Amino acid sequence: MDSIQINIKNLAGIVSEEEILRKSELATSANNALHDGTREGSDFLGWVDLPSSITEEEFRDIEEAATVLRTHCDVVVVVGIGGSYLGARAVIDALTNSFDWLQPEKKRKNPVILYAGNNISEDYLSEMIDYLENKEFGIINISKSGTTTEPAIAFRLLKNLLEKKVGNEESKKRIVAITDATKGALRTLADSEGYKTFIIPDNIGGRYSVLTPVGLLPIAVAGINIRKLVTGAAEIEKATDKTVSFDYNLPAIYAVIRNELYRRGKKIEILVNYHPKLHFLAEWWKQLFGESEGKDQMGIFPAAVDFTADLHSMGQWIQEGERTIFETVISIKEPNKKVLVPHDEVNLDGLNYLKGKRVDEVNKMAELGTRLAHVDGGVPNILIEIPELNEKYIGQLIYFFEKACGISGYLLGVNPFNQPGVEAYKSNMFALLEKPGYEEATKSIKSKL
Ligand SMILES: O=P(O)(O)OC[C@H]1O[C@H](O)[C@H](O)[C@@H](O)[C@@H]1O
Repeated sequence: MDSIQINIKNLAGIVSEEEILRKSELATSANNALHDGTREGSDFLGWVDLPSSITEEEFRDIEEAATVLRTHCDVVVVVGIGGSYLGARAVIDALTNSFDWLQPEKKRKNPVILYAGNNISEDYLSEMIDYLENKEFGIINISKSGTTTEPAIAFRLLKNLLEKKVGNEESKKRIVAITDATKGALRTLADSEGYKTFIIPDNIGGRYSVLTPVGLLPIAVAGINIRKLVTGAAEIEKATDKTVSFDYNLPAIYAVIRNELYRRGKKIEILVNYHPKLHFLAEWWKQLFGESEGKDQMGIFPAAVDFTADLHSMGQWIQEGERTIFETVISIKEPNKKVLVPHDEVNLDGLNYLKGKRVDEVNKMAELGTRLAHVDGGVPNILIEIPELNEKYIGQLIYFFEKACGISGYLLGVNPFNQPGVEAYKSNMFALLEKPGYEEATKSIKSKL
């Protein structure tokens, strides 16, 4: 198997193969609309042929900027929120050593990657500043709109710290801004300071931007091969183009199944992983599907669990709670490392029945046992199998989910490329903070308190 696979044999009898096939024309037409730009949100389809259209020059530009940061910095802080950080973090966590950041600087091949601007926690920022005080650090500041409050606050603090530590000139070498070509405060600031910048194309929304410099620059700084990542994505781009029939279009099949489950009362999709490295892939996936489909009072609620950890906390609910859920499991066929359970003479822990077995064999039996139990408990199960955890297959998975999300949103009947609901909290926050321009809103909100 040279590609991610999808196994749909465990739908708990809730959706049949015939019912899936009956939707093939609708799914194919949704897929075509993504390529032709004939439905709502057609201004945001730049991601559809992005993997196959990144040029050698663009790769080099990103790789060179990554080399500058890698040369000057032991720590690089990725400042961004939502689509401006989750994709990078998903890939970096999935493809780097979980404990590398604990190694002393001399032993490390890659800079430590930290994340800021994804919260407004004073403690978090204060502790990060303390840590960075004695580090050679740099900043990748990412915001498509260039006006998002969380990253703007973090960047102001970190920029001040960096300038104090290394001076304005050296700071300019260590700061990269990724934002709109012309609009927004970050564009103005970056141009006036003379930072190296990358552009987020107008026609690619934040949650679809991981294969633009938004994701690729931090990923390259972390020492990951971005060309292989993009190659993987391009393979699924090709495998889901307009010439591919529904039976072979895996994202279309996944999109149909989740919509059919939704129509039958399965309102919550739980993305399951069995490797902690995939935790942030699920966070990325949650934004992708949550912002794309949760509108017009509709949409599957995307949730995620890390197994087997959460089997010891959420396992009870999944097995026997309200039957409104289905699971999508990401299964990694072959781990990158090999660890065997050792023999123990006295066997006080009673584990000798596992001696000589790979830890992954135990993990796989937990996975299989859980799947069988959950399906028996009435939880439909979609299985996505990845041959191994590497750049190519993560690239494939990214495009698989992006394509599935576009098709799924159209099948549901929403515009998968806007997110009007996100503004509500921002307007209230600005009114409460008495931001200039919000005077009327301030009066009105304060009268409600
Ligand atoms: O990249 P930015 O413009 O800073 O936006 C960052 C994020 O925040 C917004 O509120 C949107 O809901 C997200 O779709 C976006 O990814």
